Amino acid sequence: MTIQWFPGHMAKARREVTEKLKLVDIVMELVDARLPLSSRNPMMDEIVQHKPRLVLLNKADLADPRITDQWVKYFRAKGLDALPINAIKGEGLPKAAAEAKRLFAPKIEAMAKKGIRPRATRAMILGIPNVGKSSLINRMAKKTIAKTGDRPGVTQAQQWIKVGKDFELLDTPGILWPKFEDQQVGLRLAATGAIKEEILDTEPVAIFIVKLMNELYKGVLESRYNLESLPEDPREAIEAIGRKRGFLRQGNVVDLEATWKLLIREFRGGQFGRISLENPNELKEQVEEQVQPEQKQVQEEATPEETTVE
Ligand SMILES: Nc1nc2c(ncn2[C@@H]2O[C@H](COP(=O)(O)OP(=O)(O)OP(=O)(O)O)[C@@H](O)[C@H]2O)c(=O)[nH]1
Repeated sequence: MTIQWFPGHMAKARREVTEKLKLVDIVMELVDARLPLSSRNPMMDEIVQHKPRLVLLNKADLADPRITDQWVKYFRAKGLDALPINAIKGEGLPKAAAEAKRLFAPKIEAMAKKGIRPRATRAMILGIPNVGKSSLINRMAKKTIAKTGDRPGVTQAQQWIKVGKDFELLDTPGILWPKFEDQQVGLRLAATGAIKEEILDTEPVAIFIVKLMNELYKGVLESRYNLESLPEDPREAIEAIGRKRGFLRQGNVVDLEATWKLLIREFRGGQFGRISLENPNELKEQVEEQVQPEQKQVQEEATPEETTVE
């Protein structure tokens, strides 16, 4: 699957994020709890640099809770504060705001010592497409006081959302590209919804889902589709599921396209249960690779013929 951002788009996204970063004290990095590595931007460390950062594992309601706990430990061991959240229901958000304030507290104290009046901690959300940035901002906005007015002194008018006491969130998120250089990463992102359906090649994604379920969550597809057993071969399994669901065309032929779409929709919607696609214990090597400098080159060398993900 060759899905990639245009290098020009990546540069623009990076520029926009860099501008926003100047306005905030801390970054709330949103990742998908089901695939916390593949849903991170590979250049995150380089882009954010020395700002305090809190990793929020969103959509935790869709991920395997046992594995999410391991991810939290994994990030903390790396020196990054991390918390699981559910941006739709608001679970974990008060804790996230409190944690963000805690991360910036030493700076506020230092300001107070210099005689500068303490002010609210300002944060921004940063993440790849579809990871839940808008949901998180909306949820935080709903819970609290209305937006404050434009802040004078910044070139571009920015709106801030007051969240509780002494905490403000920039009302527009920073969007960065995911990493695509690996086929498996692309499939994981596609399966979980980071890539728009319209530009998806649905067959390989559906096959990927069936293989994943057979490897990690045996028996789930069988019970979901009321089948005693499923063929080992993923294509045959898909055909059996389509037949069982009555997705048939003229001549009793299974409508494969409808079945692929069904599998993708149900997987994304959590109908197969809480599934994690990445486990920190199995992916140690990839984690190390993520911060290698050659990553930058791979991203910037993306060819313009490739499809763009907005
Ligand atoms: N189950 C579940 N779904 C979520 C959660 N957060 C967001 N979603 C869903 O994920 C999808 C994407 O959410 P958005 O908030 O639009 O994501 P975004 O990062 O702003 O997306 P872009 O605008 O494409 O950058 C929506 O269908 C949300 O309803 C969550 O915590 N749990």
